[in-house]
Amino acid sequence: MRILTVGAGAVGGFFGARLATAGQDVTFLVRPGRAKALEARGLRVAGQGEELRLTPNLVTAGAVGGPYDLVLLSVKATALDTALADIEPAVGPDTAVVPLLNGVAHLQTLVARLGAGVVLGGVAKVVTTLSDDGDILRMAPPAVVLTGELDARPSARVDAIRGVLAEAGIDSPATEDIVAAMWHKWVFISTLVALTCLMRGTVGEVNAVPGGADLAAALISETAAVAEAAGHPVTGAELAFTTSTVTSPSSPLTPSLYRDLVAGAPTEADHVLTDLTLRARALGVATPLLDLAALQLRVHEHRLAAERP
Ligand SMILES: NC(=O)C1=CN([C@@H]2O[C@H](COP(=O)(O)OP(=O)(O)OC[C@H]3O[C@@H](n4cnc5c(N)ncnc54)[C@H](OP(=O)(O)O)[C@@H]3O)[C@@H](O)[C@H]2O)C=CC1
Ligand SMILES: CC(C)(CO)C(=O)C(=O)O
Repeated sequence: MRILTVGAGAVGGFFGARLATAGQDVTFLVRPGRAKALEARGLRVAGQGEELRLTPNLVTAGAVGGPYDLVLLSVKATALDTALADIEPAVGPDTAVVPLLNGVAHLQTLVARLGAGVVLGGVAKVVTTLSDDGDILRMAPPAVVLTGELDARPSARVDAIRGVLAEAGIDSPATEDIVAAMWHKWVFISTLVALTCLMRGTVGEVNAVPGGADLAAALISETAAVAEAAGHPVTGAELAFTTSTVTSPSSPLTPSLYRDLVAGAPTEADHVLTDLTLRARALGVATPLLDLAALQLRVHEHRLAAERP
């Protein structure tokens, strides 16, 4: 399978490295700065008992080649528009585009720009970050990609992609309804983002103090209520996982958005939090804590914009 991984950051670099190591024909679309770093050092993945080193096939915008069989879209939401323009030559009628971003708003953007036929749903469950050297550090065990047709129909191309992922050691269980799965991940990530960003600490640091677990529970109530009103209720094992993860008193977990915030970098706040609060309002669901978290991140983004030359 000819695969284009768009972005060789924490997520794209990890999954792309796994697929290339498993023998797939993987090309990474990168920007010039990342290309330079990868040419100098190679693509390296470390953590959880794994160490990968490879010389990646790199292309930059304008020389993307294509069409590809599979495009794994792994840029941040803030970089989506430019990335979509860059990948136009990579996408033909038989290409499948799997987005690995958190949130859901990008689905509409992708369908509008690329056409409904090529866009699948996607969820990445992995905890990775970039080191100062640009290496990919994997900080927790999951290595999961969920994908499926947006209308939930069974599909041979989805089965083929899941097979290729599985050969690379990436869990890709069948998903009955990928859009619901994206909402469920959104409930998880938005709860985690609001909790850690409002309290400026890891999950464990927040839950170690009186009131911390109450805040986590109150946030889950809000995020789950929006998902339910939108027709994607989070129940059973999914809800239990989110609850136990965000109420753990010893977890060092932080989301990538929190790490961007404390690093003084732009964040995906609009895509991950503001979008959820706007949907909540449209659905008549009150989300005062999420509104506060989104407002705090807006102040951060506004400050960054004001400081830009
Ligand atoms: N990190 C994690 O553990 C998880 C993250 N996610 C989600 O996955 C998405 C990606 O996050 P993450 O990998 O952490 O982010 P990173 O910032 O680590 O990686 C994004 C990469 O995209 C690159 N990029 C941006 N625009 C382009 C472009 N036009 N062409 C080529 N490359 C481009 C950036 O390149 P450059 O170096 O040039 O800036 C960067 O290397 C986000 O939506 C995030 O919420 C989901 C699950 C887990
Ligand atoms: C929290 C985590 C790692 C879960 O997959 C995530 O999605 C992120 O950091 O953006």
